[in-house]
Amino acid sequence: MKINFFKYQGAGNDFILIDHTESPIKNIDNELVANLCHRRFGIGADGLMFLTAHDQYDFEMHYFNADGNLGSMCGNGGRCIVAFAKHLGIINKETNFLAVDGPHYARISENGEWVDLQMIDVATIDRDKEAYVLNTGSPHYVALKTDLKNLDVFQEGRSIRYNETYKEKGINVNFVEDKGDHLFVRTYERGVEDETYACGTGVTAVAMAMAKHNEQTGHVKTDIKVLGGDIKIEFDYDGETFSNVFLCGPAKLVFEGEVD
Ligand SMILES: N[C@@H](CCC[C@H](N)C(=O)O)C(=O)O
Repeated sequence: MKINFFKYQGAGNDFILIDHTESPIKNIDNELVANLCHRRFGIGADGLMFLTAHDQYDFEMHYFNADGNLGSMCGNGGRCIVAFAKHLGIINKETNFLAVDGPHYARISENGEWVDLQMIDVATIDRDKEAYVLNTGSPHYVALKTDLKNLDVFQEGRSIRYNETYKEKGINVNFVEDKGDHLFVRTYERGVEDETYACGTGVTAVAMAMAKHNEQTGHVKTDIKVLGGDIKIEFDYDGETFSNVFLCGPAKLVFEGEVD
């Protein structure tokens, strides 16, 4: 069976995109997804998405993590599938599509390489000792650090993701350093089980946690640097709820191909 695929990346978070609108692949299972995402034996990616048709939305996004399991919301994946939908001619400058956490609005630049994606409102932030824990479509743990560039994100992230509190359901672990005019963020991702170059729901969670931490209310704009590039987050925060949340950043086609 031949599979046509497109490879996209959003700030270095990379994905395999498959158009499932016309000739859906049969017998999709976790093993097939994990094999396609494998960086030695497959195409290589942090996750894989199917774009399917929907009668009430422009399209529907189905996201799988690199380990082959169905994921929760992927923010950078959401931005990349919007760029993909434009590439396929399904949408033009704006879209309303459906993802696992509900409907999403997004707008896309003329050249199709920058996407502003609206994320879900968030009203609950918990604490785990000094860290913040919240769900921005996927579950996230946010810890403040100094000298983040020298942190062993794999070891420290993995030890939190697999501790007694989180090991059953898992969690994405974000470390943030406040650099004054921007935040520097590194993330250990559940489902990839490694550090990735960017995590969209992760940087959204970080910007929210830092607004709460710094008691910053009103319309909050945050510039974030990750290993794979720059991302911007905007939201309104009234001290309780984060609304009008936008995750903004690059979403680029890398190559397309066919695999057996
Ligand atoms: N890279 C993603 C997060 C994907 C979801 C996650 N790994 C999970 O299922 O926990 C993003 O950009 O948000």
